[in-house]
Amino acid sequence: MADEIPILDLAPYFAGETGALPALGAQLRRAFTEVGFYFIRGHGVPQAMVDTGFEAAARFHAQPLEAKLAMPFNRDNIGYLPMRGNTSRMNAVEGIKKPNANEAVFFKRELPADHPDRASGRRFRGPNQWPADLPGFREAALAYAGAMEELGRRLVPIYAVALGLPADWFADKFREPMFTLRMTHYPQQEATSPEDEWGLAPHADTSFMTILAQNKVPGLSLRLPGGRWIDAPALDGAFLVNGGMMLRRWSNHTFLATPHRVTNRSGGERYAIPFFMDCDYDAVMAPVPSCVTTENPAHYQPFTYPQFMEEYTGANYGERAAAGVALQGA
Ligand SMILES: O=C(O)CCC(=O)C(=O)O
Ligand SMILES: [Fe+2]
Repeated sequence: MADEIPILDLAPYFAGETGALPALGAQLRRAFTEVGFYFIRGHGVPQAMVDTGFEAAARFHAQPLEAKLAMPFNRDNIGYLPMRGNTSRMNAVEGIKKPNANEAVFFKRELPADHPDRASGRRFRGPNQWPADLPGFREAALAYAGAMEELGRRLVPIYAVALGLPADWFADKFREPMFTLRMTHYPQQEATSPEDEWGLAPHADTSFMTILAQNKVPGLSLRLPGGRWIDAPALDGAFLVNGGMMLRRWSNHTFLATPHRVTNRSGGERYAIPFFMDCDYDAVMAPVPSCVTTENPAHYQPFTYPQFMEEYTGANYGERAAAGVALQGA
């Protein structure tokens, strides 16, 4: 099955080999027009860093519930969302009725206390909440997020080339990109649990780019454009990357935001540490010029991260549904 999800080797590009970037751009374009997911190898992130991320997730969720509830999910999309705390209300695939069988905690970029965005209370720019009694957790989470941000930013020029733009086209839009690190715990779902109870119901991500560390515990599946669901293959040492609605919009629907879902019937606990990367807070996203033609006129007015997120966040986290597609993450 692995052959259905393209595998991009970044090593030649990172080594500065001539022709590596255009080659990756062509592979990425294929991945995002045919599948919506791709694997990366040769990414340079040590396995120890990935282990750090998974260990932090397991430690966080092993805390007593009160410790987790002490940092409640808030309007900045930061904090802890308890088990069955959200429902992916609607999506393009099927109606979702049951809350998701997972608990998750969300972190964003750590801003200095005197950052002007904090003083002015700009939404999605508030302080991270950290567990009071988990030594080393904050450092581990920030190290993992830092490694993912660096990786994500190194991938951005490939996106530009894949879209037929100059390699540095996105450079001034990813100076200090918004991101979310999510640490999710999917407890075992009983064999007798209803078939339409999901660890995470079918959804599209909100992100520009989601980087998902290879999971030792299976459970993720994705819906190919033809409608067939496939289990995500396990590829040791690789990251699985997909695009969300931000990329889909920005590319004027040229690139896919492929629906995916999680169920944990593995017989063990499952953790996931997706990293959702978006553009700068103030970057204006107008459908990229190379994707606007007379046959495919612009589908959207220019928009920014906060506008986009405000439009969509209400749909998933218990407020009134605002969108026809379930969105997660970012
Ligand atoms: O748990 C996984 O493997 C994927 C999680 C996911 O799709 C998400 O958090 O948006
Ligand atoms: Fe997702």
